Amino acid sequence: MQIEAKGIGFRYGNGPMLFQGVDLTLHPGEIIGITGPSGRGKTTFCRILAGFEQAVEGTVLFDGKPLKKNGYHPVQLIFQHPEKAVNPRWKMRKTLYEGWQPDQELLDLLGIKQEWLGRWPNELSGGELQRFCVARALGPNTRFLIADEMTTMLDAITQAQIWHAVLEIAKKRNMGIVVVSHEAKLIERLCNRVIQFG
Ligand SMILES: Nc1ncnc2c1ncn2[C@@H]1O[C@H](COP(=O)(O)OP(=O)(O)OP(=O)(O)O)[C@@H](O)[C@H]1O
Repeated sequence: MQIEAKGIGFRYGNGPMLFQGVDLTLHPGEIIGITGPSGRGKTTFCRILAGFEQAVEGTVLFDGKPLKKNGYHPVQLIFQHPEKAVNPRWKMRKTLYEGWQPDQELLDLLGIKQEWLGRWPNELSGGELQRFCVARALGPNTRFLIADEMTTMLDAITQAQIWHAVLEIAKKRNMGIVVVSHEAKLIERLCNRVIQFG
């Protein structure tokens, strides 16, 4: 099982090509970094990998086949801004249980407190909200995780807690991870390989 992106190119509408010829193969248990200056298309590329956006050129294959359009998506994307990734009209319990029901062990590992489940998204801090987005993405059918600046907005302690939890679960389940970050140290510490954008 692997994700294989070959010769990926993309443009928004009739604009110029944002990037072309991007190749990435991610195997279970592997961690690949993506880095590069702002605006070169890293987030866009992640959205293509996760099936939110269609490449203009090239193919993305999951386990040798095109990604399915419906059902639980085996490639889960975690965004930089958790407040944009949750429904403001849903309490956290509903958001958390959208895809699956995480057990207490996972909630504890991510430091999610029971009392937060009854709150609205705007009653949580960014770090608390991001823990929910991470838990939601870690369903049993998730094979690959794309962490697009997942902890950029958070303080060092929260960053470390969230990464510790994600790496522990990824290891246990032999998940592959794509890490998008401007932080060279984080990329260097976590990744087996790095792709430079731009
Ligand atoms: N929906 C859209 N329509 C048109 N242009 C877009 C759209 N989304 C993003 N862009 C543009 O595409 C370019 C790439 O954006 P993207 O977010 O993929 O870059 P990035 O490398 O992830 O940047 P950063 O490091 O700042 O997060 C930017 O110039 C952005 O303005």
